[in-house]
Amino acid sequence: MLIGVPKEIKNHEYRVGLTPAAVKEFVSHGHQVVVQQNAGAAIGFFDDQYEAAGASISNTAEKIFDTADMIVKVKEPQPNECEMLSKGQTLYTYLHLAPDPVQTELLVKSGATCIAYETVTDHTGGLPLLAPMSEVAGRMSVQAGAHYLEKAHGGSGTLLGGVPGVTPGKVLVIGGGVVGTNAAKMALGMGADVTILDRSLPRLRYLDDVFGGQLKTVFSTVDAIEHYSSKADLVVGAVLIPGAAAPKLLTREHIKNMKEGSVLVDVAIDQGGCFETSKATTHQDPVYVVDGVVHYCVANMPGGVARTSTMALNNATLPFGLALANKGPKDAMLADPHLLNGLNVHEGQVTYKAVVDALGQQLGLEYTDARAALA
Ligand SMILES: NC(=O)C1=CN([C@@H]2O[C@H](COP(=O)(O)OP(=O)(O)OC[C@H]3O[C@@H](n4cnc5c(N)ncnc54)[C@H](O)[C@@H]3O)[C@@H](O)[C@H]2O)C=CC1
Ligand SMILES: CC(=O)C(=O)O
Ligand SMILES: [Mg+2]
Repeated sequence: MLIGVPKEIKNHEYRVGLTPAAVKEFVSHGHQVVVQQNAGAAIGFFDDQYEAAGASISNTAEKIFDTADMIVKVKEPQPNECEMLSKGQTLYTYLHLAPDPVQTELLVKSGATCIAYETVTDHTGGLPLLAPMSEVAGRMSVQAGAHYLEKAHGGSGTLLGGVPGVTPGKVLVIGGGVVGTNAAKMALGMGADVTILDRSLPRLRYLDDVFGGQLKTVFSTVDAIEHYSSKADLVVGAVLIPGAAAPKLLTREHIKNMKEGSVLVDVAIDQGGCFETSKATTHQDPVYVVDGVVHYCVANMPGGVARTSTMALNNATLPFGLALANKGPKDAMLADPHLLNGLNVHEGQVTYKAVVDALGQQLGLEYTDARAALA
């Protein structure tokens, strides 16, 4: 199979779909790989390293989209990329379709087979291709929050760790999954006073076992969100209902009741965000203020530490990518229900239920079972 790796074009997105080491794996399995010129150069993966790994270099994205059987990317395709996809071609990348009618419509129209990293599952019920970027974004969320709490960056002038004689800042993490756990780890490491909310009791038990008395765990209710957000210096939004638009848990009213200069980091923004006032921002222009509260809503946070993120992402995507290339996409998905869960769109049919629940009415889409769509 010919695998194509275009350069990412989203704002300040320096990650790349395949590292040179990953290219070497595909080539050693008998595949050909074409990488766009300078696709990884910004993070130290240079064209000569790709060539040494066995790839050829193409100077335009168009040539890659024209010829490749499978496109491997990081971020959701931008409109001009969607327009270059065609029937018979496989797209393997993050998609986040539920909050994105424009992309959904374009992918349906393209006829391509579109596999979303974020909905591939594993035998524990986890999301193995989302997890590494959630680890990164969770850790970054506290770093970003601490930065914007500084007075010169618009915050209240609160140091999360406090100092001897002054109480630490209060961090509220909503959602105790991978993002939330990593955010809690960093915030506790800084010495902050951390509370985590989740509506899954098994998850709260796990967090209590791992962190002990250092971390306060609270069952997630409207009342708990109202109470803890009004006291918080930093709130991290980290909820997920896989594949679905994020629930708006923190309302405008809650935000009005927050302290002046407190900071919200909505990591769930790639699924539409879990705060009522969230709108996606970029690394170039990451924050805005509503009711005196700083909002950080960067939809591709791991792109900010693109070298670490690219290596972490490739560790997770490579085994499934090799299965797709070695068996062919259809047989690979039919052989592995977890990979099949990644299929969101196939030849104009939407095969992921939560996407149809979010957008079906608006776009006139119907749900088709993934196995039936491939048959
Ligand atoms: N902005 C960015 O750059 C990035 C965003 N993300 C996003 O972060 C979000 C979280 O991802 P993960 O931590 O990997 O998901 P996860 O599935 O590991 O955790 C989500 C948690 O939210 C909890 N939850 C669901 N509804 C809730 C409610 N009403 N109240 C409290 N908790 C609730 C679930 O029980 C679960 O523990 C996703 O939307 C993901 O796409 C991930 C990586 C990068
Ligand atoms: C998960 C995601 O959207 C990202 O890593 O950018
Ligand atoms: Mg206020």
